[in-house]
Amino acid sequence: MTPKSPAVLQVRDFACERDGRRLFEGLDFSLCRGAAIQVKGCNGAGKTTLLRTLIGSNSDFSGEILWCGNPFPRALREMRESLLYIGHRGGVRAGLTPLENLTWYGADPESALQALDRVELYGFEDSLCHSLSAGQNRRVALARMFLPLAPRLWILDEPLAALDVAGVAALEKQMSAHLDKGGSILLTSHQPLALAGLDFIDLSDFAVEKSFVDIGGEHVID
Ligand SMILES: Nc1ncnc2c1ncn2[C@@H]1O[C@H](COP(=O)(O)OP(=O)(O)OP(=O)(O)O)[C@@H](O)[C@H]1O
Repeated sequence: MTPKSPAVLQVRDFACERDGRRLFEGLDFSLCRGAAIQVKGCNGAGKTTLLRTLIGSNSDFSGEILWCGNPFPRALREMRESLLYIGHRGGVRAGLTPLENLTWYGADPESALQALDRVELYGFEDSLCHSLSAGQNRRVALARMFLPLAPRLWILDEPLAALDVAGVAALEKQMSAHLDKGGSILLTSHQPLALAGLDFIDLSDFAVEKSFVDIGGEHVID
């Protein structure tokens, strides 16, 4: 697969707000087939907000989002059919077992067991998730990346959080395989990721400028 083939997701002149506060503006990028982008930025820069906006869970934005050349909101439904989103919390239901969590997402039991095996949760498939460790719960969430016929666009918020070294390596390998098959990945991470051809967006570069005005010895943020 040649990287930088057609763009699946495009963002143009993009700005996001939370509670009336503008987080970043002037963001433009394209995510192509076979390509991965890591969104970087300090705590509170707006990384999660950006991802949640792109999946249609935050409407406080301006600018344009296109899926395969078609603009949102019309194309949102089509995009979601091709989307695997794993958020901060991972979408793991604590009162269910790992196996039940994966079948809840539509996996057949045999594929679910194989995926759980790939994330080293063999033997824990019938334990309740609230009895698992943070890293094991993260693995339950990430097991969705190991199911057959995984969607082609992966949007992952801090997928490496709580994973041990072996878990990170397994995830990097799976991401690489996904890219080789023409899939696309947009992710956030505070940790470095070993992924060939990974591009970066630093939201700090798009932060809204704050001007400091000195009034009577006090600094006021305008
Ligand atoms: N549920 C919420 N309600 C209101 N404002 C929020 C909410 N979540 C986040 N924010 C605001 O949006 C800003 C951006 O938050 P966001 O979670 O997108 O940042 P982030 O870059 O992902 O941070 P981190 O690296 O800490 O995960 C925060 O500083 C906060 O002020």
